[in-house]
Amino acid sequence: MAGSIGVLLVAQVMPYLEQQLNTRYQLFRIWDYPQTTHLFANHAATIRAVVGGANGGADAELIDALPKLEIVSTFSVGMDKIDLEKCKEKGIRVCNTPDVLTDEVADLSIGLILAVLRRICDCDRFVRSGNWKLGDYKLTTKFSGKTVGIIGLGRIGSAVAKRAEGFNCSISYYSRTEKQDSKYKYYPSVVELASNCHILVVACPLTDETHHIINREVINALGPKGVLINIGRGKHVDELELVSALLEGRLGGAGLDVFENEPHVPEELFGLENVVLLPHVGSGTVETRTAMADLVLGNLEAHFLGKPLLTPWI
Ligand SMILES: O=CC(=O)O
Repeated sequence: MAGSIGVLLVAQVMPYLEQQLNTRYQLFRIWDYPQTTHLFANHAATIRAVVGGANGGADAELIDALPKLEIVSTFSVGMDKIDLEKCKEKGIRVCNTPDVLTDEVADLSIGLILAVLRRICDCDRFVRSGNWKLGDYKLTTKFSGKTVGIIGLGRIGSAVAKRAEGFNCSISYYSRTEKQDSKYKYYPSVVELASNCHILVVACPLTDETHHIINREVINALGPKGVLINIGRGKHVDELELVSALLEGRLGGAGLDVFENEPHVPEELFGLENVVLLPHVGSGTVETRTAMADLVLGNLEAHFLGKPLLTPWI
């Protein structure tokens, strides 16, 4: 019976997940249908699930084109590519992959902070280019003891805070509402948070409210000694403003795992030693991506067996 259930894959996922989906279901890959009208005309009646990821989900148009859609299971913690309102309206279940990637993304956030402050990537280039033979590398900036501001004190934000505490950092945060059970200092605005920290980490979900939450005012408040770390989504940051601030020296540095128009990265940043650029790999280890894949599969299996979802959002 499972083999007759149609699943539409709308984002590139790890081969293990694609193979498992292919074994268990009748799998359609959206990229095999340059004309989606053909896909919908021939298979809309079969497709009961959509599997997405950080770079592809289910917008209103796709949802409307799939009248038999029951569940969207995304291979990501972020659900910004899914029209959640529409899913609610239509009674479509939605699930993501929380918890299993929290440590990984928080670890990488600390890696980015150290890489920017201690210029790890630039030091590596210095050695490889042979420049060391001409003299020592210049002095960099200490991380331990700095003030870390976190936007969004959810699972990932809290895991970053815990790790930064291990570096004797003082932690402050911004979120829509103050967390009554948090020991960290709360600022009711992002500008206030940015004015009062050395390192600002974006760790909130991308929503209409958090789109461009890092704007010119926030960047200027962070200032020429401040560092921005983005492990959320590219659209959290007004990228044009970020690039000009970095080029003009109004911001001290940036560690970026995500960009507004991936895989395109502003080339003006390529020559800057105070910027570390990663290709959206926050959760990108074998261990974590496998655990995420198992959650996607587990949620689909539970749904089609009529059991409770493992990580239900809706
Ligand atoms: O970006 C990755 C995710 O949302 O899991």
